[in-house]
Amino acid sequence: MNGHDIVIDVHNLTKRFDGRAVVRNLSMQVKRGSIYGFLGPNGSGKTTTIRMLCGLLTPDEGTGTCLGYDIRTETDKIKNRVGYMTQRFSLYQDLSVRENLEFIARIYGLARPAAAARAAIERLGLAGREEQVAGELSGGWKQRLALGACTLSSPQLLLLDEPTAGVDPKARREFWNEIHALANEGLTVLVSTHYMDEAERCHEIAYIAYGELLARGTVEQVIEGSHLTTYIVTAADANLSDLSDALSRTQGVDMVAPFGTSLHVSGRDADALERAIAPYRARGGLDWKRSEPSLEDVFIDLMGKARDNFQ
Ligand SMILES: Nc1ncnc2c1ncn2[C@@H]1O[C@H](COP(=O)(O)OP(=O)(O)OP(=O)(O)O)[C@@H](O)[C@H]1O
Repeated sequence: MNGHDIVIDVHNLTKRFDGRAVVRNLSMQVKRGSIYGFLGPNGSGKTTTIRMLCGLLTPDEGTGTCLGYDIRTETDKIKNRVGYMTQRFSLYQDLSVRENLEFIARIYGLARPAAAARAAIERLGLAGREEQVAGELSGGWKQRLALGACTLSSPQLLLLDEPTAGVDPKARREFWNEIHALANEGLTVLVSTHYMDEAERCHEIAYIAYGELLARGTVEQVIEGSHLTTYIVTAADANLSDLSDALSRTQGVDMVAPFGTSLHVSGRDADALERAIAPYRARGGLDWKRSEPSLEDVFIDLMGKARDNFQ
């Protein structure tokens, strides 16, 4: 891989607000044409990082490039080549789909705004809705329109900040099919999300908590790197909530998380976990199955560790 294959390459970024570091020493590399998922709890610094990458915020410390341009000194060049979809729907609610797209195409200075808007309408399956007022669209269609708007200028990199928050599963799936189609055409996509199923559709992911990047890699690498051992326990008639409380207090059990009618019981030390659960297994009435930790188990564990370090 050479330098041209890395679209985002930043090192030790730190950003403070009012003296408080909300992003700390963050380094990341994103490959061209990949879909890179950015995960982490609310307020962990995802939006702040995205804004530093596209030149909207200047880091207090750290260096790096985005699309080969310096994130401190060449921000105009970056902004011209990046499509940024913010968390809030930022189009005009009282303009139609077509009017919104044509307006944005004009802002970008595209030579043929009407043709560009029409092409986006076709590409995103918005045909038939072009005269509908944006404010009346459902959440899923609004997001699709926003995606159309931020790809109008043919950017090389898309930064999508929680694009599917509050969107129903079917619309989310279609949105992701579109993201994959764009990546197949060579676009690089950095997308923040709280949804585990979306994380699994990314080529690589990074998990950030309390401003620090705690894990990164493919989903498989992140799960493997957690070194968690996990059991799934289901109970015929025992009270899962009592069992969860008891297990949480047992040394060797680092995490207990309810998943429907079962509990995921995880530990960082496999032998200690085995010893911890042995009395419960001997008791009967519970069905224990060893399993691979889910991505969610790994993130809950990482967040717990980060909180311990932070306090
Ligand atoms: N302009 C600002 N001035 C002061 N504090 C800010 C500013 N922007 C963000 N913050 C704070 O920085 C922290 C990180 O916020 P950020 O929006 O980057 O997190 P996030 O991971 O994107 O969260 P979410 O998932 O809720 O969108 C938060 O505590 C937020 O309140």
